[in-house]
Amino acid sequence: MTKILIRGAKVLGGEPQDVLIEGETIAEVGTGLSTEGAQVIEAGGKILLPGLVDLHTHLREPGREDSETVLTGTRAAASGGYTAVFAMANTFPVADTAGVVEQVWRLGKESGYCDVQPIGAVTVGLEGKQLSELGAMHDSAAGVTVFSDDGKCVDDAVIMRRALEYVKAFGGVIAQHAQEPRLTEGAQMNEGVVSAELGLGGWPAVAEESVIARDVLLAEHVGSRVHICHLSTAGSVEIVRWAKSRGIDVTAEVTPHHLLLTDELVRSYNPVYKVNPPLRTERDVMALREALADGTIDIVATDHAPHPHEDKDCEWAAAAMGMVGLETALSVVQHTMVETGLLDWAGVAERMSFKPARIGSLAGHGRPIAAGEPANLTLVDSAYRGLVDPAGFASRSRNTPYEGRELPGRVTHTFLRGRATVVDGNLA
Ligand SMILES: NC(=O)N[C@@H](CC(=O)O)C(=O)O
Repeated sequence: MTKILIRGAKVLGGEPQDVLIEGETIAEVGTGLSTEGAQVIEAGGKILLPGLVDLHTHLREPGREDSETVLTGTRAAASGGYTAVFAMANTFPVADTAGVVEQVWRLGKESGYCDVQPIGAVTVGLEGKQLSELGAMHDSAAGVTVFSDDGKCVDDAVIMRRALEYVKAFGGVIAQHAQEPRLTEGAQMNEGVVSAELGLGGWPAVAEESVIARDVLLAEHVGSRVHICHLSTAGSVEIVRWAKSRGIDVTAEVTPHHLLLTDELVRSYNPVYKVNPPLRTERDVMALREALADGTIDIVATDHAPHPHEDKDCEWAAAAMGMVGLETALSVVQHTMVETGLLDWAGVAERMSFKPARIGSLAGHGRPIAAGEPANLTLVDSAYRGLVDPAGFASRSRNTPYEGRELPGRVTHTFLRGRATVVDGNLA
């Protein structure tokens, strides 16, 4: 059996410890562990985290393999320190049947770089008219528990209510992309001072907030569980805080880009900053950081949304929405949350591994770094400083908003069930 000794890493940012991996499992955690027969990784000063889990990734396969495939997306995920990703359903065909989710699940198994858990569409074709076969997707080999029409909002309150009721039977969750469609017709960016000055169609905060308010009330009414995708406004934070204080079973995510970037960047008219939901204001960014720190927002999810350059390299109004994020997420979180003193590394582990695995009912991931647990691990050199260079990305797409920006931290090793998928910062 292969033995690997990770020596002297700060486990969850705490005291230096040795972690011995035997085969697929963590065999021992302690100090001064024997190196006999083990390959030794000197990890002094580095941070050891549980393998990251992304609840919101667009892998694009089937149908848009020009922007990403399950293989390239999972390679990007491993590079970013992830050992599991949830693949969004807005593919072509849409992942709204057992057949499609099983296809994605099988491709994930073959990729070997990280585990892929398909998300099923809530409605047929993401059209919001008719529930898809939620039960059949759950009962399939893919074992779907998270359902989302992400990219589109489940706008019809009756459909949303039925979906929430339906998934209760097997402990599933509906992940809502909160965007009131009528209020965002023709919207190009956040509605505010900048949109007024640029003359671009505004996307009001209330379009997100009104849907979240409705859905937490629906979840309460039917006694079910709702997850809110990519919170982007201070008002959304207030509604989720209120819902949680009432005991409503709601969880929420924030993306790295909404923790850092604002709508001021749109003044450049560079479509790399065009994203759904849109970049908001400094006030929103600060409210999102605070909410992630105090637990109102449960997790960080990347919303990794790869697009080929022809869909981004055009005028603002014609450009696709979305940013890649898997390979920069941890660095942005270090920059915005750890280096600001808002979170320690244990807090990062909670929000980027433990909790997303729990929300998605994903076994074998988001587990403590302890003997007997699966060896899904990420080793981070937090002292590293470097400029983001998309040319080095494993993703098939390059639409990052951070090109040329200095960000801290680098994943040096990722282990998926004891197998190194990243070694010394390079894919194995
Ligand atoms: N987040 C994005 O800006 N884009 C997403 C879907 C979406 O939410 O619009 C995509 O699939 O490209």
